[in-house]
Amino acid sequence: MSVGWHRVAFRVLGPGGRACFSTSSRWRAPKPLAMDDFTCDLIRNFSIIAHIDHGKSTLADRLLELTGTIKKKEVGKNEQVLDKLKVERERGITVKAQTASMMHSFGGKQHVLNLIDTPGHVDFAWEVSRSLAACQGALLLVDASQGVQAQTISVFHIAQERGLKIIPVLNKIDLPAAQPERIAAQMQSTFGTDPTDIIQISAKTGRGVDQVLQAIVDRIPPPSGTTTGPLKAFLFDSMYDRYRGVISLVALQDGILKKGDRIASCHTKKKYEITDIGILNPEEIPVTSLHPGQVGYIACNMKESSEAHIGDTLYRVGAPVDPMPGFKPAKAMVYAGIFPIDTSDFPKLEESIKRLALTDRSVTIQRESSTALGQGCRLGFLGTLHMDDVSSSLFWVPYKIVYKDKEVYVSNPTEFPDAIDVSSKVKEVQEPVVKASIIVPEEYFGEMMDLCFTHRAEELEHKYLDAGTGTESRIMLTCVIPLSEIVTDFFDQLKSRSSGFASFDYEEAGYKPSNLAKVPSFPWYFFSMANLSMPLALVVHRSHEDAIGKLWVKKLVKVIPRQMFEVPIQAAVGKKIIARETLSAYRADVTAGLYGGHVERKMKASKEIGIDTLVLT
Ligand SMILES: Nc1nc2c(ncn2[C@@H]2O[C@H](COP(=O)(O)OP(=O)(O)OP(=O)(O)O)[C@@H](O)[C@H]2O)c(=O)[nH]1
Repeated sequence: MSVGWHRVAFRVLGPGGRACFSTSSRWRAPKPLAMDDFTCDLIRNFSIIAHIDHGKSTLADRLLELTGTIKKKEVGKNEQVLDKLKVERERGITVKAQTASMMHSFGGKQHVLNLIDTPGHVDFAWEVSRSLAACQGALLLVDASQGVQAQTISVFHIAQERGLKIIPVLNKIDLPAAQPERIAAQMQSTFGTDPTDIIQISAKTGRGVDQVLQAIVDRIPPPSGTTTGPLKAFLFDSMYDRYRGVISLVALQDGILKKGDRIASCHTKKKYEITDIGILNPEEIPVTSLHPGQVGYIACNMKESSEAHIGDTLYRVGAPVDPMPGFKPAKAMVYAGIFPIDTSDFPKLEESIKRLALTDRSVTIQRESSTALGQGCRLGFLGTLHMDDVSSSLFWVPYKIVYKDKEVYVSNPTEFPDAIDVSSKVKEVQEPVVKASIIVPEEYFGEMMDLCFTHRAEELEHKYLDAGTGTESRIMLTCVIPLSEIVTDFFDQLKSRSSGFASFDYEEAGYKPSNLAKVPSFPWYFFSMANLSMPLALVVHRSHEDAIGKLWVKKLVKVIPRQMFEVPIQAAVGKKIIARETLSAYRADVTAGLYGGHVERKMKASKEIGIDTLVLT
């Protein structure tokens, strides 16, 4: 959506109650809104943090309605506004943010309540922490029937570490299965929440939501900042507009930001000029300026999403400031190589991948050239969620190779050393690990322990969440587990082995030495047939090498076209053959297999083994 002509459908009042904007049936250019009078004491910046499906979007909608930001909808037809906005904007903008500024009068004074969206998935833990850095408080929303879940705990910890004022809210109390007392006790034992602080609501019916609004103003401290200090703006989110490029969401710390201002990024030192500035209400409303404590959007001719570094600090050109503490650029933790089936399709593949990276800052791309697979791309993702849409090749985590004189991170199998022994230059190999937490009903505890063990989990600990309540109990299991173990089938197994009752979350926990081996000589014949000189390679933990080797050769036997002669297919670690199958020679009806359907079946089979883009014929 471009600013310019759009239907003015909101009523926004200035602090004195004067109308700055009124509903109009005509199309007209919105006059920039003056925000000067909204001083810090009249501003509250907050987030809603919750486990998936606990009602974050529904509560956001009720708050928008209650403040008159959007029109009230009939209960039951509660299509979510902020979600809908997202879909609508997808035509021009890829919006991940659901940030909105609401105006509401408390004690006769107009306040601005900035609801700041946080990504709703574990992969974005770091980004959650960054968006919470723009807030002074958070509504911790818990479903009164489901209770505390794994993600509730992780977001609580992030909010607590940031020193935010946390307002505990129990949602869905209208549900027959709701057990507010029990869940309140759970929150007390898990977070130390005082049950009298908990606000009980139904975001669906609107019951209790007015108390939430009041608590935001009463309990959350206002932001601080001065208009006289050098300009300091905190970049906490971004979205992409086809016409204007990157739109950044900023929280102003100090100084005043206006259209035409020249700003620079502390991280990249790149300079920009502000071409558009405004607030989200939840649609864009241009403003004359943004003041300390305020939250809004800016467009500044930033061309690629990767330029907007979440957590970056922006300053006025010529007046550098110290960046906000704790900034680190988002780092890909899972990699996948993608190669086109038909090598001539590479430009098309690269073009579409580049478009993806333009709009999604969490995907990084590198060109990759492989004698085996031709030209391709290596994509880096923040975590597992991002790969849902990519039915691609092998997933790969960045390993750390500790040499005698240096440490090197490798995100590509070809860079992994062939032989790792003490006599070589490599001292050790380390792999990334995560701290995982799983919450399950007690009856699935054994299954979950087994799942963790088979995925090389260590440091397993557990505790009962409902200790002493005498009810059916749930257990929280924590462990340290290699990232490579959870990027494949871990989620699926977790869900199926707990009948869908387990919730899971993880956070990065550094690197640990590991006994890994490269399985390089994937079947020699396979490569020689395809006239390849570079083998595919896998890195596996030694404890899995036999099983994985067997699995791969079994799958490859189904995929590789048969020849006029028998072809042995084998996997090897070093010189040791760990698995072997034989691909039999063609019989009389040899040509039957070469027609379309057969090739497609092979492609399908190759998808299963994760090399769907490999040239097979
Ligand atoms: N009965 C009842 N249902 C609710 C209530 N609040 C939300 N829901 C329903 O719960 C489901 C999830 O609500 P959402 O608001 O989409 O939850 P969310 O936390 O935004 O979900 P994600 O965006 O996936 O994180 C929807 O079907 C809502 O209609 C409530 O107070 N009572």
